[in-house]
Amino acid sequence: DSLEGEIQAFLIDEDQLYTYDDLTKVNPVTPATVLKCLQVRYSMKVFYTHAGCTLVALNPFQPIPDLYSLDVMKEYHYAHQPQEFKPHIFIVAEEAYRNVRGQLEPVNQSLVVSGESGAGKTWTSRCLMKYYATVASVSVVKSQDTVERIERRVLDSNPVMEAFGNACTLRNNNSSRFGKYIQLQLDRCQLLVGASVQTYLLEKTRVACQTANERNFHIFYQMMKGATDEQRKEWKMSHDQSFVWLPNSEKTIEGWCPFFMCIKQHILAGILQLGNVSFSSSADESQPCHLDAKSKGTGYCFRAAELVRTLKAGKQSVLKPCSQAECSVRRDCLAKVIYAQLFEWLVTFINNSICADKSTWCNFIGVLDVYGFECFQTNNLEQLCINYANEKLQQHFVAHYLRAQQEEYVSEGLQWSFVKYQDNQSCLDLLEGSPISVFSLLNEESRLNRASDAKTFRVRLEKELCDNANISWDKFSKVPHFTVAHYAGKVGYQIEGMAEKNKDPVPPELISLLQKSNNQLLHQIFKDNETESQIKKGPGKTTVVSKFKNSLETLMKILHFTTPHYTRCIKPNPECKPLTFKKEEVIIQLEACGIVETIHISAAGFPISLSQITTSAVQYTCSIITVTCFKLPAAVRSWLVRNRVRRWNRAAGVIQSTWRKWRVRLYLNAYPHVLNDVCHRLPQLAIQEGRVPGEDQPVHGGTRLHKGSAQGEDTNTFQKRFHFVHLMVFSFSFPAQGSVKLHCQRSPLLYADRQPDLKSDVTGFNEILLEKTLCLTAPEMTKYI
Ligand SMILES: Nc1ncnc2c1ncn2[C@@H]1O[C@H](COP(=O)(O)OP(=O)(O)OP(=O)(O)O)[C@@H](O)[C@H]1O
Repeated sequence: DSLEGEIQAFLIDEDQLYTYDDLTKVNPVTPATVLKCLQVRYSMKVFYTHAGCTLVALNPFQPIPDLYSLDVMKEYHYAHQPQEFKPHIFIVAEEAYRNVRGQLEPVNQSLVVSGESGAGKTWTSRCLMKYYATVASVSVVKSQDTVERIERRVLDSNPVMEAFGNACTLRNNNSSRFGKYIQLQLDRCQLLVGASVQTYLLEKTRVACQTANERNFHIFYQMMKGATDEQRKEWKMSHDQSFVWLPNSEKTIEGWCPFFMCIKQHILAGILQLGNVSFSSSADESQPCHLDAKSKGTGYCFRAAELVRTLKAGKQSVLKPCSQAECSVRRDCLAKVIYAQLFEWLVTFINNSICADKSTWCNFIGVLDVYGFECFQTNNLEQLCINYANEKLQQHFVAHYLRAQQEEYVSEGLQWSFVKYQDNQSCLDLLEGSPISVFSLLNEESRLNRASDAKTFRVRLEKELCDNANISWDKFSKVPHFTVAHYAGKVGYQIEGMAEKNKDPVPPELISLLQKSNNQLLHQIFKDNETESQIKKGPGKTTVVSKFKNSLETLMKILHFTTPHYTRCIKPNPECKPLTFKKEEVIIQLEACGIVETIHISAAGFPISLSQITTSAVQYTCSIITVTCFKLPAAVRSWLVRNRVRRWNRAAGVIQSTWRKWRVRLYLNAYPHVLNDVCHRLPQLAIQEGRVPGEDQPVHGGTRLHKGSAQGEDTNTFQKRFHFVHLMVFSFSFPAQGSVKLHCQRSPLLYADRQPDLKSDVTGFNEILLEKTLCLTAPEMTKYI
């Protein structure tokens, strides 16, 4: 009841809720309060909000003028303290950039952008890339020529990749059907000198099978839209020919600017033609089925007629006829394998043209844009892989931030009550664990030399995995399935077809057919590749999940050795309507990414790291300040801890006991964002009632100080408006090169309860508790600063 009361009391100030630019200031932190703040901000067209270490980005679904302009970029880039500015994706970008500049270990950075389909991941990644292409531009020092070559190339590779890898789906008109990690390479002066792209799990089934009301990859439409009569003729297409694999071509994709490339469209045209190939069964089963009359003469890059026979198992290469159904499967398989290889070729091509020579770059900032958690009516292997990737990323987030932070507090001997976060290890054990897991069983099933039987496989899964609480079965379901309790929710996976998809079989004779193609590029991409080695190893050896697991492991290693920054994109409504916020949709997403837990931990922990305090602190040594620094060396840190520097830390609970009677005000000079932060936190300190010494009027119980603390308010105004008892001052000065002097002063009023008659005097510190000079080596110094 009391929590409910607190929530209501908080929400009552609706018109103030938009001022919460960091959700850690929300009090109390509950899904309801967090949601309301985001909603109010969204209605005020404020789309970015900090949530402790994470940036929450709400999709406006319409271009917002001047939100990403060059001037705004510059503002954030040249700001002394970008954190003082309104939350923005450029803060994340700049922070990562400054980390590289400061050479703070780990120097390389990863910007992890997550969210569900249509939430704005690709948009955000593009913004980040544009930011670096601008602020880390070589143009200042080198010729215009270089700019064209590097930044432009990196940026221009985006639409090309999107043309091949994105498609219009029910949830997003420009949905990325692959995951990517873009590594932006920086030289010694932190200038962008190159980039490389690693892609993950292209949804190649889309080439040959598009869900109702969805489309194929953009490139096919772009190609046909721009095709001249001559080209059509060359591609053996009649003027009014329609294509089975080109559904919804009349649909215009807003905001998507088609462009036409003279890349090897022959192959793409061939794929479209292949989609129109159909078969009719032969009366005599010993004979191959026929190509339908209208299909003859199509598929000119390879001979469609060869689809109708398959290699007989055994040593002798004898071709045996295929059934009509087999022929269709082989046709689709051919299209998928060609498209997937073509995509890979394209990525390599792009990488070759944008990747800098290893000797020229020394650090990187990586941008990870991966598909969000998926749960459809029917889910199969694709969703299993995608959701597995999300489990891995969530684990990384939990391990890196939530767990690490809590453990650090404990190791420092701080009073700390653990915030319970959802550890998804048991779900990962279920999916990928050893020796028995969903993946191991699925791989076994796929490697069997027979067609998989869904019912038998389901029984096997149940038998082997019944001990894991994350898997369950709906006994009444007619179709064989299993349900996994992911951190983001339960998902039911259909078993039918899963093992076959996992095999991803490519009949060897189809590969040799492609190798014989007279199309140069086809010939080249099938000449010496994985597909060939797969044939040598035999089908089913390299399964989809084992390949995906390997590539994810590599990615996780990269993430592990870089400093991560998280951005959670939120889709405010499923219809992609501009400026429309549907609470039910948003709350599901907030819960799915555990944002409330994140806020809890960030709010209770140290809000400011020393890395945000710069030498400018020296100029303000006479101001009152309570700062928490968690990047200090252990000795200093434990001193700070012993002296209860965290006294305004809600979780440490020190204030409640020592300062219950007093209304306390803490502020950090010169940093309005911190000032605000402190003010916003005050209600959380449970400083309920009290008197300011020398004042007759009692201070209102439970007054919400944050009400009055306008953003950016300067220290003086603030001082005039509030009486306060000040606590401690920490300041740093830099008396000599290579040394930092830490001053810790305590105001008399720190002992106000023992010496109640002391007058409050903001600047008159009478006690210097510590004055310590630390001699530092240059790298240490950089670290501290
Ligand atoms: N900050 C923004 N400002 C304006 N429009 C935006 C913004 N972010 C996203 N959008 C709009 O939302 C659409 C969907 O965003 P985007 O394609 O980035 O989603 P996504 O999360 O990458 O989806 P998917 O996983 O399907 O690829 C964009 O095409 C764009 O129109």
